Amino acid sequence: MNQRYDAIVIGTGQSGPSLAVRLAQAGRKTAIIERKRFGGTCVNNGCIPTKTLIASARVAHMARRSAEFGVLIDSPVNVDMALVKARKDLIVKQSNEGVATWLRNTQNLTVIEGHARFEGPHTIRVNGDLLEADEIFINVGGRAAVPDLPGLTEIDYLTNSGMMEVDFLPQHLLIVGGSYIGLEFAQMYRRFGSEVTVIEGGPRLIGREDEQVSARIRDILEGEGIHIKLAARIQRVEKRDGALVLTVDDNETLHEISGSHLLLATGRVPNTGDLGLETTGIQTDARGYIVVDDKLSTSVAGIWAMGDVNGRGAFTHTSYNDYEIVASNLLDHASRSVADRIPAYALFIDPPLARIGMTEREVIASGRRALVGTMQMARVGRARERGETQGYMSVLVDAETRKILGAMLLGIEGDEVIHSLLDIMYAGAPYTTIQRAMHIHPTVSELVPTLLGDLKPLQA
Ligand SMILES: Cc1cc2nc3c(=O)[nH]c(=O)nc-3n(C[C@H](O)[C@H](O)[C@H](O)COP(=O)(O)OP(=O)(O)OC[C@H]3O[C@@H](n4cnc5c(N)ncnc54)[C@H](O)[C@@H]3O)c2cc1C
Ligand SMILES: NC(=O)c1ccc[n+]([C@@H]2O[C@H](COP(=O)([O-])OP(=O)(O)OC[C@H]3O[C@@H](n4cnc5c(N)ncnc54)[C@H](O)[C@@H]3O)[C@@H](O)[C@H]2O)c1
Repeated sequence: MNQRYDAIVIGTGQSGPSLAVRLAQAGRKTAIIERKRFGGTCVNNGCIPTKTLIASARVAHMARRSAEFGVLIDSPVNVDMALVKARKDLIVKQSNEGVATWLRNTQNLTVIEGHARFEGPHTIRVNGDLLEADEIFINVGGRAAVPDLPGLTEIDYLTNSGMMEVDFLPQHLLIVGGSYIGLEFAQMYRRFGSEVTVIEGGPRLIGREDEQVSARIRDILEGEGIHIKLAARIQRVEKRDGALVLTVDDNETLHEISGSHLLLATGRVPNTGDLGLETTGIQTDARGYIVVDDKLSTSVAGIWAMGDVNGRGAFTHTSYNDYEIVASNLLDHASRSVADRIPAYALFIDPPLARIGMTEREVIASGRRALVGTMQMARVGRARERGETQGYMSVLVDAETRKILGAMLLGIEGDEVIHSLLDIMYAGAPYTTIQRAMHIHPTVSELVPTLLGDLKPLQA
């Protein structure tokens, strides 16, 4: 059956549902198509479940540290993984059902469950029906990349999706990839009680960050008993006597690392291979991401791509911001651009790493004259009172314009505190605005003006 709509949204990730609802409310006859689970990655096997599991892991960690605070727990701390998973499943279910109910209760919006595939630039086939619209919005996200490792097809392995079904404690979790996904799971499972080994191919953890940040994070994780192998090239994966054995070449020496379970955390690939893009003229890059301009339009008029699939961001907040940009431009006659966005993200290990703007390495490479302020978290009263003094804060300022170029907060509550610096950047105000502000005692934020009061030239 042929169906005609004003607008079609493919995928219910972090931008599609909000956009579909706004378009429908604006009077456009709209359809939204989802092939799997409403809410996509963040809701079902990304941010929400991992941060819920991290919360359980933190409770276990703090319970083990309780005597340091004068609180005595008389029996050993045990983690019941079935209960941990049940708590996670409940929180995911609420979000997943919340998205589905919201969409189904929106007037003028048709919700279709099935796989969408283009059959032409403005024609989509789903469940045997042909849908047509002048405006199409792609929000199909991505999935875990699986590296081509010899022996991998012969064994069972986990990705972030498979991890969602784990309701037992792996005896020894081997994690390939030492970046966002790998490190969040590493600390979480170590705190649940597993032995954990991270095997990273690059010379350091989270290679996008400055070297000192990678080194500090390595210290924090090793301090909790996580084994870390860097510059490791995996030669073979096999199952031997019930154990998983990875043969790893590090600095020309072959080692064997064995464990009970294997998690692959080696990046993401966009869900564009089965979308029929070849029938549309929509351009993709060498890795399959849809090429978009600063307003998120694809190379075909009337088709936009939002979220991870456009390669312009890989976070829930970047996907949601994509929705805001597209909706404002289409419905509010605004002229918003993704180029105005300041990079911002956090790695939710404990303490969290929060990052905005440029890294030190990027500032040095830009050739600007810059100032840097650094403060150890051990100087922060809130951190000492809470017994969580690991990490440090660092802010970069342009020596001429006095504007903040970037900041890195590795420390307790850094993921919240960083927003005061981010908002000053968006306001286009000089760093002195926040340096002269009076902040509340005793918080981490109260030290931000002090941090900005002691800037030194950044050395290349
Ligand atoms: C383990 C993990 C932890 C993460 N933690 C964080 C975090 O803490 N903070 C953060 O900001 N980000 C985090 N992320 C990233 C975040 O989840 C994504 O950036 C975010 O979900 C944005 O996704 P999206 O909107 O591009 O689409 P997605 O959420 O990936 O959704 C795409 C949807 O499209 C559907 N779909 C795909 N193809 C089709 C088709 N042909 N037809 C119909 N439907 C289709 C899919 O089934 C899916 O539901 C994490 C990711 C992972 C994997
Ligand atoms: N806190 C957050 O916001 C958060 C949390 C988790 C995930 N995410 C999102 O998910 C995306 C994917 O995260 P990720 O950590 O999987 O990917 P990533 O691309 O950040 O890192 C992949 C890592 O795996 C390593 N690697 C790749 N192949 C390897 C191999 N064969 N052997 C050893 N190491 C190998 C790489 O060197 C790299 O360090 C991120 O870009 C991020 O946007 C965000």
